[in-house]
Order: sequence, then C-alpha cells, then structure tokens
Amino acid sequence: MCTGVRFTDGKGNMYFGRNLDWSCSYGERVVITPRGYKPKSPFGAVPQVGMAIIGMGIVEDGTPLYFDCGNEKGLAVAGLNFPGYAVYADAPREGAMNVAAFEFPLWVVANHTTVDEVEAELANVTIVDEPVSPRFPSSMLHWIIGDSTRSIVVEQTEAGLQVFHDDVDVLTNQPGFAWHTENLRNYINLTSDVPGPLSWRTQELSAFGSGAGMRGLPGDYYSPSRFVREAYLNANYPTQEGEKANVSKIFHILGGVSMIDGAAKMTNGEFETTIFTGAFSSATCTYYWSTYDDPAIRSVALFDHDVDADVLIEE
Ligand SMILES: C[C@H](CCC(=O)NCCS(=O)(=O)O)[C@H]1CC[C@H]2[C@@H]3[C@H](O)C[C@@H]4C[C@H](O)CC[C@]4(C)[C@H]3C[C@H](O)[C@]12C
Repeated sequence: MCTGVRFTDGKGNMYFGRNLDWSCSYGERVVITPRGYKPKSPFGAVPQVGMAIIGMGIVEDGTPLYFDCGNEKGLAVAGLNFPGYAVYADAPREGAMNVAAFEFPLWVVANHTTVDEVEAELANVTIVDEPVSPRFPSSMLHWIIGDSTRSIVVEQTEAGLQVFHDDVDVLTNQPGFAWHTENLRNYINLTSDVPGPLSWRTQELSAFGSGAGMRGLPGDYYSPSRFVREAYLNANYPTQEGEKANVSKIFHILGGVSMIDGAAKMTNGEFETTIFTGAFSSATCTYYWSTYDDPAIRSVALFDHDVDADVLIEE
C-alpha cells in the first residue's frame, strides 16, 4: 500500500510526500530532469520538459519514470497503486491529449506550474496503456497532485477520467477517492480533545490520559484505514514554520501510516513494508527521503545541480 499527503506552512510553501509500500525496491533513486530535456513520449504529450524536476524514480531508455516528483514552480505529483479500478485506453484517442501511463507524473510537472493549469488540461486527457518497454508493463495507478493552494486526485476508471478535489490532502489505494471521502463520515466523533469527565448514572468517568478522543481511529495498514488515519493526522497537526519543522512534520505524518515488516502480507505471500518515504519541499525545491533499512533522512536540493544540463542527473 502507499500513502500520499500534502500541507502548507503559514507562508504558503507546500510540503508533499508519500510512503512507497511494497515488498521490493525497483532500484529507485533521486532523479533530476533538467529544463529542455526531451524524454521518450510515445504520443508527444511531453515533447520537451519546460521546468526542472526532482523526485524519486528510475530511468529506462533515457526516460525518467517518476514514482513522485515536484518541479521548480512548486507543483508535485505521486502515483499510488489502484489495481481493480484503474482502466487505461488500449490505444490513443483521436483529438485527445494522449498521455502514456508511465509518463503521467512527468506530463503533470514538465510544463505546468499550478494544479489549476493541470485540472484545466485534464478535461482533454486520455491515459493510454503504452508501456515504456517490454520490461515494464503499465502500472495501474491513481495520482495525487498538489501545489501551494490545493490538491486533486486523478482516477481513470470504467467511468472515464475523473478529477476529485482533495480537501483532506491525502490519498491511499483502492477503493476510489469518492468512497474514501464518504467513509470519513464514519469518524466524525474523533477529536484530539480530552473527553469528559462525565457520569453514567452515579458513576463518574474520566479519561486515563491523552488520546481518549482518538478511540476508534483505525490502526491497521488496510487502505481505507490508512486513509482515515492520515486524514486525521494531517487535519490535526499544527501548522509549522521553517523547513526543519515542516520536514519533521511530513515524516511524522507519514510515519503514522508506515508499514513494518511481518505485519501484512501481499497476495503473493511476501510482506509489505515502507520501502521509502519521500517528501518534496516547495520552499527550497529539495527532495528528502529515508528508506526502510536506513531511516536517516537524506536530501538533494534541485538548485545545487545544473538544471540546464543536457542529461538526467541521478543521485
Ligand atoms: C508499486 C508502486 C505502488 C505502491 C503501492 O501503491 N502499493 C500498494 C500495494 S497494493 O497493490 O494496494 O496491495 C508503484 C508506484 C509507482 C510505480 C512505478 C512508476 O509508475 C514508474 C514505472 C512505470 C512502469 O510502467 C512500471 C515500472 C514503474 C517503475 C512503476 C513500478 C510500480 O508500479 C510503482 C513503483
């Protein structure tokens, strides 16, 4: 399972991150795509990259395959598994902006600066099942896209391509975003306040301590449970100022839904863990990450590199 989250500081800088939960790594690393780069784009959706991009991914056939990334204007995107619901077109659609599934994150950040711009263009987008190479068939995903003002979720299903306004700024896996949002109504009793004291007949009752108002918040790793937990944590964590406090915030919020070894098997029998946690800061255009085996937070700053280079930069 995977979880994505977005929030801002008091000055409108965005912090956008995700857990990548799976049973193995793909050899991913931090990849910087410089301005002017021409990736492989089967239907010409991304003829050239207009803005420098930093994120986690792999490179195949000269093409950056991002799991999550952000651009120099503070727009970010992450792809999360959505099998059983995602439906891609078998072939390009006449007159549409045809985006291959593998290049969708790149398309989002290559030439757009805001969520508003992306949402406007999505009205004419079709996501096509066109693998980057025979080694990597299309992954069945949905995406969260964020900037300093808001986030949206993009799902292409039997119902076509849909855009949802994500007012809780989180995303997990299946089922669809509309279901997850409706499900939050089951948890409106949750509060960070200390309930009571109160009495039942003559019996006086008071909380053992803090956390009493959180009783009922699901603690398991199931996708609907992580959605509720992440939405609760993101809604309640106080606004922070400064890069350090906000990086700490995003790693703590994602830590609240991270998966540890041995607790949950995938259908293939292997245990799922949080392979990495990654976060993009629009304040500094820095990508931060930690891995399951090395929880220390490392970082790469976009502008420490030549963003007008001719080649992809892999860290
Ligand atoms: C496995 C990852 C999603 C993790 C997740 O959501 N797990 C949920 C588990 S469950 O089903 O709900 O049980 C996804 C997210 C981004 C994906 C990668 C990116 O889309 C980039 C390329 C795209 C290629 O088509 C396939 C390889 C790939 C390198 C993808 C491999 C894999 O599908 C990734 C890494």
